[in-house]
Amino acid sequence: MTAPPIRIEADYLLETASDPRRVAETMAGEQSSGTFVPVPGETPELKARSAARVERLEVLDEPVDAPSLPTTARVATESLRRARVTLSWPIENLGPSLPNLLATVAGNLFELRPLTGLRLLDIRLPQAFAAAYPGPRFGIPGTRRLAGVEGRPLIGTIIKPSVGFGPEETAALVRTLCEGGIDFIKDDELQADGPHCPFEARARAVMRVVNDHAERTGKKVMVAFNLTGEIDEMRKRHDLVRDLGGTCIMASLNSVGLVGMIALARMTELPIHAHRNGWGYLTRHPLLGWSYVAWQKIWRLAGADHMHVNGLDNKFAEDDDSVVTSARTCLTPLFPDKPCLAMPVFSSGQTVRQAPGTFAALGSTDLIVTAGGGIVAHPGGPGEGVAALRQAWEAAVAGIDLNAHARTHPALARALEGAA
Ligand SMILES: O=C(O)[C@H](O)COP(=O)(O)O
Ligand SMILES: [Mg+2]
Repeated sequence: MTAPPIRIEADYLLETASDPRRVAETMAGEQSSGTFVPVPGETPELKARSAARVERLEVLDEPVDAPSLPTTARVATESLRRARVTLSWPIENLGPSLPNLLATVAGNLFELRPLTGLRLLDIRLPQAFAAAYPGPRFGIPGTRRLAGVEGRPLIGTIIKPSVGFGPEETAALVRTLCEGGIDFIKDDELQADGPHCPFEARARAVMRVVNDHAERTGKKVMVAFNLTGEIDEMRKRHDLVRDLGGTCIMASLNSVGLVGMIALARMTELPIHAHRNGWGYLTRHPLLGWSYVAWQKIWRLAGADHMHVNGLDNKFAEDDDSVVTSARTCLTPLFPDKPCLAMPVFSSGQTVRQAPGTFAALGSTDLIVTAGGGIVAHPGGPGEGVAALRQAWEAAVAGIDLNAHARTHPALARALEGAA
């Protein structure tokens, strides 16, 4: 990979009916030393020291029929154009600080009036950021070691129903899943510490089952307990999971926020399973918000070990190419001497059916598959659901056709017959 840049760099897709170069200059000005009017202190020396620069600008050919976003500016539709632009900032403006990076590369500029579209496509960070943050403490090798799984994906599921079970019912499902041979189980993001299923009681009940299974079989199933909450609550919950012998914690990134995630990552002794629920509001409009390529870099550097990337043929609105790009980007180094690789988590409407396509597209077994409905709704029950997903992935990795494999693997055959 190429050496990290000296300045902070960000690539955007912008849309405007004004001159794209002038708009890019406005973005650079607003996000550094300038404002809507010249101010006396913004001397040439100060600008040389602190101003953001337009490094590259490429106006795209594609016609734009209507403004993508509303604005109070008068928009001459026939002048609408899109452009790719790269801005850069001196790191001295903010230092290697992720929270302040957000204000710089993803702050007020999304609402600048001349823009009728703005999407952050990618960011590149100077080396000082690598030194300032832990990155994933466990990543792929640490996760594999704790889960005892090498050379194949981690076969996982989500407790379903997402909410409604109390601690003992949750533990009973975990027992069935352990007996079925599961590698990984996660709480749903909707289940954290409600009075119906308090975190502590759930963790104790589940870990009793997990530890008992580990003593009998030697296999400790990795359970990602959703400890999302305030920072002191997360610390307490983390310590409880660790003390109970648990091997993973989970946090909802958009709920705990960047500062919560950084605090968690600085103190964790367990891998962090990062759930991206809410991602849709940051990305779904193609001319607004973030591309995952840019967004996931921030969370990996902050310390996420597992990053959700959706899944092929998912229940959401994202297409497969975008999912595969997201998964690959988690497996692409951030810095030459600090790769910060996170394990991509395929989740959302996943069943046995997506295994061959997922493996073919990713070309790696370094992933976690979590199939909630895809395992728990198996006609033979969750235990058989685990067996079916395992068999599907065995077939996928070995290059055996799923239906051919199903002829000698009844759990897979039943999964292929039904919805799951
Ligand atoms: O938290 C998740 O990843 C989702 O709840 C996925 O659930 P599903 O596998 O049933 O779609
Ligand atoms: Mg969920």
